[in-house]
Amino acid sequence: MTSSFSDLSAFRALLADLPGQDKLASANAAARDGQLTKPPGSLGRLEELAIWYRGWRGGDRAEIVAPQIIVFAGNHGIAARGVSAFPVEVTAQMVMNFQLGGAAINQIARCMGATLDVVPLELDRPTRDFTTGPAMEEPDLVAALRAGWEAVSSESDLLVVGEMGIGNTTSAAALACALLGGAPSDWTGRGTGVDDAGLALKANVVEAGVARHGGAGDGLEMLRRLGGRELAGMAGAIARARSLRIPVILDGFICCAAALCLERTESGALDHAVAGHRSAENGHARLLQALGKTPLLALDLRLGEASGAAMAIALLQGALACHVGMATFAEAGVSDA
Ligand SMILES: O=C(O)c1ccc[n+]([C@@H]2O[C@H](COP(=O)([O-])O)[C@@H](O)[C@H]2O)c1
Ligand SMILES: Cc1cc2nc[nH]c2cc1C
Repeated sequence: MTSSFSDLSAFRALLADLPGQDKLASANAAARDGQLTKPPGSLGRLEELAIWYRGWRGGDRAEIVAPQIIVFAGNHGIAARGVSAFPVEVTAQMVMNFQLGGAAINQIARCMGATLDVVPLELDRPTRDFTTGPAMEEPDLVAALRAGWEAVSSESDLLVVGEMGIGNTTSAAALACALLGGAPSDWTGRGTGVDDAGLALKANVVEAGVARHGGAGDGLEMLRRLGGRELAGMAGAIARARSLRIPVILDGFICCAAALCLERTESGALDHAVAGHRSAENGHARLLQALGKTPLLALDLRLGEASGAAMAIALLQGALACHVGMATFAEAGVSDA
């Protein structure tokens, strides 16, 4: 269950054999929730979150004391087409900034008491421009999935994944369009801030990519053809978390596009994941709807680097603190309804 994989068929086999919820833990959590000193349902989604978390962790594990954030970085051949407001060098420069503690995610991680790992994936070797061929060959995809799989600590009790990669909103839009249908413009947004001409160019690039690769295979095959290393890293980490029964908070548009590739390969592969936030990027709300996930936060963030998901760590911690720490009606001598 926890061993790694050396080819794509072995990864597919792992996806087909992911563990489900601990039904007893979930039932015990629901029973406890019903006895706590509050009108039934009055903690709203916090109640669902606590029950969901306990179901995935299993046993009586009900605390978040070791949250792990992983930011994967990759470069995209498609960036040379002028689809981003920033130059490709920024990916490596931001990796350095993460390592020196100067990015937004460093500050949020510290506030949340989370560890932060930064995983640059062959930044000097961008993926291929997907309008001219598949973004990755199979060994590249497998290596990036493995990097994600191996980055997850078995000691973690919550995983947040995010990314950094100039050009990756174009890749994410192409994946969403290829896997979910609709018009390229439904999925194309301004990313780091392209103008109207840039937005039109992006939609054309997405259209060309989908025309070339759409319908050629399942979610993993689309990830290979239209994705990128940091998207594959996130997908590998999300799958590994499931194998370790570690619940996951998904970040913005790119993270959710990577997650979609898993879901479209193996239905239910994201049942251990919640959506941390709804990004301002065009297409994210639609993508969340397709995944059946209601975001915990909607703060108009469009930064990526796991920032929105990391902000949502506090919500899960709060939900579990109530679930564990509150007195029952019987303990507190409060009259039940
Ligand atoms: O998370 C999001 O929804 C999100 C939305 C817009 C931009 N980003 C970040 O911006 C970068 C991609 O934007 P772009 O314009 O280069 O495609 C990449 O590093 C992402 O982390 C992230
Ligand atoms: C500066 C900058 C920081 C980022 N963090 C995540 N994506 C980013 C994109 C840019 C351009």
